[in-house]
Amino acid sequence: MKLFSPAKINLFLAVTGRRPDGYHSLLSLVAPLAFGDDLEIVECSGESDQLRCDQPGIPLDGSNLILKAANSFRRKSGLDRHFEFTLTKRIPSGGGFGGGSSNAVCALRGMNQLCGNPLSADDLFEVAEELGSDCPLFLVDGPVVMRGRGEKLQPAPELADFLQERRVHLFNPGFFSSTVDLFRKMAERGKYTASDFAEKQLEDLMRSIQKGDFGWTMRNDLGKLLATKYLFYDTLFALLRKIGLSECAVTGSGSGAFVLSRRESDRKKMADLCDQLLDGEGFMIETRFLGNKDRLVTQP
Ligand SMILES: C[C@@](CO)(OP(=O)(O)O)[C@H](O)COP(=O)(O)OP(=O)(O)OC[C@H]1O[C@@H](n2ccc(N)nc2=O)[C@H](O)[C@@H]1O
Ligand SMILES: Nc1ncnc2c1ncn2[C@@H]1O[C@H](COP(=O)(O)OP(=O)(O)O)[C@@H](O)[C@H]1O
Repeated sequence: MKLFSPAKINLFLAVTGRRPDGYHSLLSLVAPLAFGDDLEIVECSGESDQLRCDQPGIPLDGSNLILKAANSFRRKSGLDRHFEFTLTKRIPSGGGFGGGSSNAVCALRGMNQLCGNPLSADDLFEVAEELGSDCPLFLVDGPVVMRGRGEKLQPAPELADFLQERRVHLFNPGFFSSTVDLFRKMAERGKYTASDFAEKQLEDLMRSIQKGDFGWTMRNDLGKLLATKYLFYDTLFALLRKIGLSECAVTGSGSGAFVLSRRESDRKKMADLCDQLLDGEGFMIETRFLGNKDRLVTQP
């Protein structure tokens, strides 16, 4: 079975506090993209799972979220089945594009389908929640508001058609940003966005998206923190605004950033900026939001 494993971007991300379990409570609007990895899954007769990946640097041991998903699948379903996974990696690792989480959910859904769906939608959700804060959102396949540490989901299908009108440009600055380190820094600083204020801002953003205009309300608290370490972001966003592109932000805990635009002609301007600022270290990817008609299973 061949599956598409989409990347995501956080169009809004407020960190509203620290929970007793050490995780942070978030309010985020997340949307999957038509850009992503491919994952091929074949059931095998051996006693262990196999994982291959075309990209060096991606772990192939038990720390890979695909292999963690396979263990969780066996535990939850009670089935003793094993699989061969072939991952074609395009999503930059540590970019805030949710690559590992997306791969894990993709693997989970694929194994479930190959075995005749022993896990219900609720089971899949429970397993995804255990695998990582960013995993459950990949079970939605469209824009979604995320609360809690990422497990409280409110699908936002009313935004899908409006988002489809936007071109999405992803900036990969070419360095790894650690989610754990950034949240640790956040906790040390101890300053959070008031939850009521964040809810109101997100409401405004969602209303603006449905009016076709939303740049001014974009927010990412983790991105702001990252920008205190890497001056590159403030320069990038200031230059983008200067050429009329204000719908831009860091995604998740970085290092990736994105710009939304309407015109084909914007692409060249962004590519020039990317070359100028990243000096050949990173690259830009042009894509769009995942639409309702996009197929996640590319080949049964
Ligand atoms: C920041 C976000 C925003 O979408 O995206 P990425 O930048 O990773 O793509 C996510 O919350 C990342 O989710 P994910 O990468 O699955 O995080 P997890 O594996 O669950 O947690 C990694 C570590 O990050 C911290 N963490 C994560 C999520 C959260 N709500 N609060 C936290 O404090 C914890 O220290 C945890 O040990
Ligand atoms: N299938 C996977 N693909 C990419 N990274 C993975 C995978 N499984 C585990 N990882 C680990 O996850 C971390 C990066 O996570 P990733 O999902 O790519 O970025 P982010 O959390 O920034 O969205 C790295 O430490 C990497 O070693």
